[in-house]
Amino acid sequence: MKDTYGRNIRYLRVSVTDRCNLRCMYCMPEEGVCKKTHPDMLSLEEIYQIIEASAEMGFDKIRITGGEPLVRKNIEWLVKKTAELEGIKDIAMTTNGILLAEYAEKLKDAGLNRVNISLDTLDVEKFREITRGGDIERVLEGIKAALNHGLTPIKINTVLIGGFNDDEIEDLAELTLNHDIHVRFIELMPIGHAADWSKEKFIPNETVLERLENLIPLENEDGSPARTYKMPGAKGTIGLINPISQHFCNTCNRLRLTADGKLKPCLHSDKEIDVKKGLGDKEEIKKIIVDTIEMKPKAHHINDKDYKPITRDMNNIGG
Ligand SMILES: Nc1nc2c(ncn2[C@@H]2O[C@H](COP(=O)(O)OP(=O)(O)OP(=O)(O)O)[C@@H](O)[C@H]2O)c(=O)[nH]1
Ligand SMILES: C[S@@+](CC[C@H](N)C(=O)[O-])C[C@H]1O[C@@H](n2cnc3c(N)ncnc32)[C@H](O)[C@@H]1O
Ligand code: SF4
Ligand code: SF4
Repeated sequence: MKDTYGRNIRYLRVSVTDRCNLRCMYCMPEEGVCKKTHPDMLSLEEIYQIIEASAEMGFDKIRITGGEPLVRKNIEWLVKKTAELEGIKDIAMTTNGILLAEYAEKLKDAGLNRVNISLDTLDVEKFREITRGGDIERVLEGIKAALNHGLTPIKINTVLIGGFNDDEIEDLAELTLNHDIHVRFIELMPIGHAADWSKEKFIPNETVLERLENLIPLENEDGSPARTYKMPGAKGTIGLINPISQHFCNTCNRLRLTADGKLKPCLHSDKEIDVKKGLGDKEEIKKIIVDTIEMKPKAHHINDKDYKPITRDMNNIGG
């Protein structure tokens, strides 16, 4: 369905939990999330009802995200049911990779096409620092398992953090030389409790272009926010996701569903509609989806002088 600005909205990002087994400094508070009472969070069956309604409205790309989607019990059931829906062309997951070695085969069998895996550094200690305790070895095992089980193309998501990982741009980019993986540098967005920290550490992705010489521009993938390049002779690609310096709102094609049942027209807006009231009535869910699409703003306002970052943390929305 087209929105007010003529954009075709066909991509639903589904956050299946706000919990996580890591605590990335830019994403969620150290103490984690307060345990929501069960009725606040959607069951997998309820999430499926919303995905099914969206598929009937022409949504053809579904992303399962979180928090960490692999901490949600029985997540492969949702993947399987979604993959069986007519019209769904792409079903992907964004994960921190910690549990991926364990889940890759099950997810592939359930019908997941591919995974995007977050990895901000290649250094064991720096990884522990930014994730507040994570073990990078498990992520590397997860990436290998995803490759072995064909959850491809594999995209590595690296949030660029000034003074933390900008010294690793070349090393991360070189992963694409010998492996068919896609490394994407993402500009740090000011959001939730870490908004001020993120503003301080922000560096534009222009830095990547300055540091990696001879990058060859490629055609961008349909429906993805990344601008795509290749190092000469590389097997994989480099992507730049520039939500701040060169936002891609004019091609925005997505809605977000939060784990507590809110549909969001835009990542950077506090506006949301409670979809729980439509559960059990597919036509009502479709009406709520239409209302959310009609609320989509033309663009975010992060660069406005008086912009106030939204209050939800990223783990609450799914990225
Ligand atoms: N501002 C903004 N950032 C987004 C949007 N969609 C994704 N991102 C950010 O882009 C980064 C990568 O997101 P992913 O979850 O891997 O999803 P994706 O980039 O749509 O995935 P592909 O379909 O594989 O290109 C994360 O930091 C997201 O927060 C969006 O609509 N607006
Ligand atoms: C919120 S996480 C959820 C999925 C999973 N736990 C993971 O980390 O991949 C989704 C994506 O959002 C990115 N992200 C989180 N906070 C961000 C921020 N402040 N700015 C830019 N990207 C962010 C993460 O790096 C990750 O790639
Ligand atoms: S970015 Fe992903 S892995 Fe890191 S804290 Fe947020 S939800 Fe967890
Ligand atoms: S900031 Fe909002 S309008 Fe812009 S691309 Fe992201 S979700 Fe779409």
